[in-house]
Amino acid sequence: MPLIRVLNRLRGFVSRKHGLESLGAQSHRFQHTATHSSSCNYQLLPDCLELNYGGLVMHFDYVWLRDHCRSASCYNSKTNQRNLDTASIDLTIRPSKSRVDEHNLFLTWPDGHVTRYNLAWLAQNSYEGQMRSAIQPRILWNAHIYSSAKVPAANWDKFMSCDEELKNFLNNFLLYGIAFVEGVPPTLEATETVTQRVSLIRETIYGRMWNFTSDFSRGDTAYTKLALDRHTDTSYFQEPCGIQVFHCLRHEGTGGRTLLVDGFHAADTVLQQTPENFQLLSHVPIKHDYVENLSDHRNHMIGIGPVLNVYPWNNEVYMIRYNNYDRSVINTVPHDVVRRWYVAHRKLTAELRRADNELWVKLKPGKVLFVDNWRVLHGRESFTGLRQLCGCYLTRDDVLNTARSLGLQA
Ligand SMILES: C[N+](C)(C)CCCC[C@H](N)C(=O)O
Ligand SMILES: O=C(O)CCC(=O)C(=O)O
Ligand SMILES: [Fe+2]
Repeated sequence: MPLIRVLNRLRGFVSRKHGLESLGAQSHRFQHTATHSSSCNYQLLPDCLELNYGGLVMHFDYVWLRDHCRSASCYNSKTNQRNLDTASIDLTIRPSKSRVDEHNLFLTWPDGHVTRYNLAWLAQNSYEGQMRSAIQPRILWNAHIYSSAKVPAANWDKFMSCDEELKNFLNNFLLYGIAFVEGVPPTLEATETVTQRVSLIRETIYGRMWNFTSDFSRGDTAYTKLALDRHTDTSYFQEPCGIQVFHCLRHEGTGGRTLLVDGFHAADTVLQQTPENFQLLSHVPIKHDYVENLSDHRNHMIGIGPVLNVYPWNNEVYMIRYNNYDRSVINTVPHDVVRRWYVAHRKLTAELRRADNELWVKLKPGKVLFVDNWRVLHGRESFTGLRQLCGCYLTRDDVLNTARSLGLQA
C-alpha cells in the first residue's frame, strides 16, 4: 500500500493534494452571474460565493456565511461568542438577495434575516487570506545565526516592572524559541516570581517548581551527573509541556554546560532536502513513555504523536517531539513504514547533531533561561561536583496569551 494511503487510514488525514483541493474543484461547473462594485466584485456560484477584493479571490461556503453572521441576534459581541445555533441552518441555504457597498457585503437570507460582512474582515478570515498571510514570524537559527543576532537578555528589575521589557523578551522568545532574564536573585522564589510575570506554572509529576541535584531522587537520567543528548521534555505527555524554565542556583565543579538546538531549523532542512523524510516524521505516530518505579514515585505516562507535528492546512511545523531516551516501542505502523521511518529519523538526527547547529551556554546563578519545549531541544554536558538546577514548566496557552495581550502576533 502506498505510504500516503497507509497514513490517511491511520490518522484520517486529509492531505491538501488528495482531499481538500478536489473537494473545491467543482465550483465552476455551473453558470453564474457576476456583480461589480468599485472596490470589489463577487459572484454567487451554485455552491459558494466568490469574492474578489483587494486583489484576492476568495470562496465562501453559504452555510459558512450564514454561520458567521455577526448581527446582534447571531453573535454576542460583548462576550465574543456565537448565539446562533449552527445546527439550525439549512445545509442547502442560499442568499435570496445580495449587494455590496464600498466596505461591506450584504446578504439577505430566505427568512429575511440580513447579514452585513465587512469586506476586510472577510479577506482576513477567508481560507485564501490565511494561506497568503505570513506564518508565525520566527527566525530559524544555528549557533552562528543566534550568536550574531546578539539578542539582548532581559534585566530582572526592568522585566518585573516594565511591560516594554516583557514585550521585547517575549518577542525574542517567539522569534528564537529561547530567551534569557539576567540579574535574577539565585533563589527558587525569585525564579517562581520571574516565571509568573510570563505565565501560569504547569504542575506535573515533577511538582510545580522543581529544584534538583544529581541525587537520583527520581527514576530519570536528569537526576544524575551524566551527559544528556539533545531532547525535548515530557514527550510522553499527550500535550508536552510548552515551555521549560531553567535556573542554575549553584555549581561547584566542572562541565555541565547546557546545549540548545533549534528543532524547527533541523526540520526545515529535512523538508528542503528530503521531503519524503519530512512526510514520514510528520505522519507516523510514535509512542513515548515514562515509567518510574520508586517507592515514593510510581508513574506511567504515555504520549502518542508524530515527531514533527504540522498544521494540516499549511504544513507548518508547530511542535517537535524528540527524545530518544523516552521513546517507547514502535508498534503503530507496519514494518516497511518502520524501515523508512528509521531512515527519516536518522536524517533528522544528523541535522540536529550538526556541530554548527549546537548552541552551548553555561547557566550561572542569576541567569534564567526560558526554552520553547515545542521547538528547541536541550541537553547537557556531564559534570562534576554539586550542581543545583531549579525551574518549572509553563502552560503554553498562557505564555501566548500574555504575548497577545502585549500586541504580539502569537
Ligand atoms: C528534572 N526535570 C523535572 C526538569 C525534568 C525531568 C524529566 C526528564 C524526562 N526524561 C524528560 O525528558 O521529560
Ligand atoms: O541538567 C540539565 O542541565 C538539564 C537536564 C534536563 O534535561 C532536564 O531537567 O530536563
Ligand atoms: Fe530535559
